[in-house]
Amino acid sequence: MSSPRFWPILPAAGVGSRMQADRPKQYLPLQGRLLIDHTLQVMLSYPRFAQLVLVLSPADPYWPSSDYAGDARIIRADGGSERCHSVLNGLVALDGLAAADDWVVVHDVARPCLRHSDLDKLLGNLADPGAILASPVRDTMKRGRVDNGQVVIDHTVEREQLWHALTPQVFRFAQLRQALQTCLAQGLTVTDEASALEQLGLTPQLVEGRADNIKVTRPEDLALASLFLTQS
Ligand SMILES: Nc1ccn([C@@H]2O[C@H](COP(=O)(O)OP(=O)(O)OP(=O)(O)O)[C@@H](O)[C@H]2O)c(=O)n1
Ligand SMILES: C[C@](O)(CO)[C@H](O)COP(=O)(O)O
Repeated sequence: MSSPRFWPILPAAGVGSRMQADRPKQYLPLQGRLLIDHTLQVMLSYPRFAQLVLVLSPADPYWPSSDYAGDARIIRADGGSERCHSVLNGLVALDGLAAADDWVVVHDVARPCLRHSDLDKLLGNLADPGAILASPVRDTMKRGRVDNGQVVIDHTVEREQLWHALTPQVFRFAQLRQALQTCLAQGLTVTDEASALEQLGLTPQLVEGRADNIKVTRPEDLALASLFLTQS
């Protein structure tokens, strides 16, 4: 009985609206390379990953400028309207390649600062139903609400066991596909893969990862990512 394989899926079909740039953020320059190429380098240089699925917008005109445009290890899939649709399309692209109990490793291409040490932590002690990298909240957290057109504090959220969900998020190929399809059929456009498993009443493991595994989302995040990439 061969051990389950790992299949990375990289959602990279977003438009990056919050970045307010002239192109999708995954194609912005970062430390002399495209942001997307930093993430591809991290994933393709990890010894346990032989191939990966890259989910790109069908209308993406920038991909040919990537250093990895011709890389045979990359399986292409088309993005969808929301991140969850893109991830599902990435799963469908693995039909005939991935076994039901293989692990899919979903990682945002917008997170270029992922370290192999965190991949080792996440994949080293995997157990069903799967696991996600996460970072404990450091600040006091407030729930806001709008009152007379102003955002005010509704209440303070208990910080104990409050985590930032990061990526990669790792689940069995067949179970994640089924869970996502069920959510979408119910009109639930989940914002991460773990949410789809939670809808089934399952409790994926939280594996503490580095807080510098940031998702480049807003303009100020690019300088942060650049700093983090220079650190050993
Ligand atoms: N329809 C979508 C939307 C997002 N993503 C990807 O999912 C990751 C996380 O999404 P996010 O940070 O929200 O990226 P965008 O959707 O591009 O950003 P915004 O919400 O600011 O437009 C990114 O790598 C993005 O490319 C995707 O593959 N398909
Ligand atoms: C998957 C994720 O990065 C976990 O925090 C996050 O949910 C992505 O959300 P986005 O709105 O698509 O950036």
